[in-house]
Amino acid sequence: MGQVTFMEGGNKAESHYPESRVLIIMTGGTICMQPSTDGLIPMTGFLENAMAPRPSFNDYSTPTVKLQAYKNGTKVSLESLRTPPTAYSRHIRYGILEFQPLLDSSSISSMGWTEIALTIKENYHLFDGFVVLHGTDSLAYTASALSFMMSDLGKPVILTGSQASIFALQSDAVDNLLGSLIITGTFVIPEVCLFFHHTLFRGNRTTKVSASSFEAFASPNCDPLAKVTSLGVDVNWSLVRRPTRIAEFTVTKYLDTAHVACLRIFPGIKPEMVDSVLRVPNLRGLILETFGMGNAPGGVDGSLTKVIRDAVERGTVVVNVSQCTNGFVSPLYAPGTALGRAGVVFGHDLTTEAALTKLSYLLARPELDYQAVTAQMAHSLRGEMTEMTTPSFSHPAGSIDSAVARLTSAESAFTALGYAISKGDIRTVREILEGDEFNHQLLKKADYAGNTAVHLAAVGPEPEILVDLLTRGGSVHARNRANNTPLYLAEKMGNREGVRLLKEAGAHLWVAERNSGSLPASRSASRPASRSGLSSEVASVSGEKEEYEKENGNGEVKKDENGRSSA
Ligand SMILES: NC(=O)C[C@H](N)C(=O)O
Repeated sequence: MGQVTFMEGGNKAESHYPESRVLIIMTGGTICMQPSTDGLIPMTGFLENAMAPRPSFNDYSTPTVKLQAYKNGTKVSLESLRTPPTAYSRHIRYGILEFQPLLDSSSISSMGWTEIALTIKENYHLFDGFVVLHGTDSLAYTASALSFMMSDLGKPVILTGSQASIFALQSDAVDNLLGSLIITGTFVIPEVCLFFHHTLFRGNRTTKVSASSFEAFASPNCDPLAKVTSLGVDVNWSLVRRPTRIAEFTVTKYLDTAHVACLRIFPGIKPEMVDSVLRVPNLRGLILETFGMGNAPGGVDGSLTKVIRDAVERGTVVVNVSQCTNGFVSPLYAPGTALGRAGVVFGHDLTTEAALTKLSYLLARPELDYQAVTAQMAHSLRGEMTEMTTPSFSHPAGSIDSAVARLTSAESAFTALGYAISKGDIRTVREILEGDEFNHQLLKKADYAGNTAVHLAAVGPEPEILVDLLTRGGSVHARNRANNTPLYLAEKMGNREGVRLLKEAGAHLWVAERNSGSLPASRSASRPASRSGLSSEVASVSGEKEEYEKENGNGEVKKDENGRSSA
């Protein structure tokens, strides 16, 4: 592994690096636009016209590889290309599904969001992650909407677009798209994100701040999840959300944007004007953009407060968000307190985009009554608002009396963790994993063969350890250097309980892995890794060396029908 040959002339490349597979979903936007007599309009054929001719998106490898995908329940075969090897020793192989018609994003609606979410759902098991190409005008709304529509997401979904067309001489399109592809194909960041101008944001924290600058988006109340620098991608793992329960990925199909409204308060606004908005037939929710920390004119018991109180009594959900880009609303001043007493929900540091789409999402769920909707509006569902709790961080070395837990570096703690996992020593595993920041690092860490703690637990003797790791946010989708997931290893080991748990948490095999025929019949779940002859790489943490049997016996790279390499 690791041999790359670039042929002279740049039109052929051979590489033994593994490939990640990413599905690009093209919805439209400036990125794919070309001039017409009616102004800029989106054009089809993005893969052939915009990506194939560019060496950063195409290593000109042969033979051509088709990727299987689904669109509206129908199987489709997609042309694919792959990037040259990235700094992370991988190729990103990708295909594109183009929506019909392609949109200027100012025309996106709940229907478009549903189409994107369902496309991701039906292709979820076929790709490592998804890049959604979209216009910038409503990108922050779409990113917010998708974050609520997708529950228990285990793979990256990165939205991007550009301020100038990819066909323009000077454009941000190549950087935005390439950065999104590489991050999606390299890191298991299980969130709906927005990537723009070298920065990865949590999607539901973003807002468009410039109509023309390449630095078009900001996330004023949440630090970026990652930054691209000349040294590579710097992921802020302590911010990345992680699963806290064992559940499969699901999608909510519909958002009720038809019965919500958004109103910006201004000095001198008439209560009658607010009242007439609140009396729009069948209106169920209003996002009120107030001054500063959540204040509106009218003071205590003013008539504006009264029309709002009346609406709340009629069952309308009124949510208070700030007009300020940065900061949060709180009932600190008398006008804010009056709104609170009138039954207004304080949206803390929600952006308007997140508040509107979150309310539309909650109102579309028939099982939620008024109380449940208002209660959920005040809490974070997908990291969209800062919870008002004081984070408690304790380093394990400070609180635990065991020798292994007194290890100070993440490196040695990971080794100790791997040892405890291979021995089935759940008590030590838990001791090592106590403490917020620290356990997060450990769950993202991998040994020299790329095995994470979840890989090790998947072939370890104690299923409870796997449960523990999964509920603390370990990913079932991480791949080791041989491109294998924990489920693949568990199947190969015949670890039935591990297979069951991983599948319950949303894990799946590629078609080629299922058909490879190399998965042996199930064996006892308690059989330790080191006895299986599975891989010295898996066994290595426990310090027991075994012969490493390559999956195909001869160590050659083989390609499945989707062109995925396996070593
Ligand atoms: N830069 C852009 O993509 C703007 C375009 N009007 C859109 O949102 O589709």
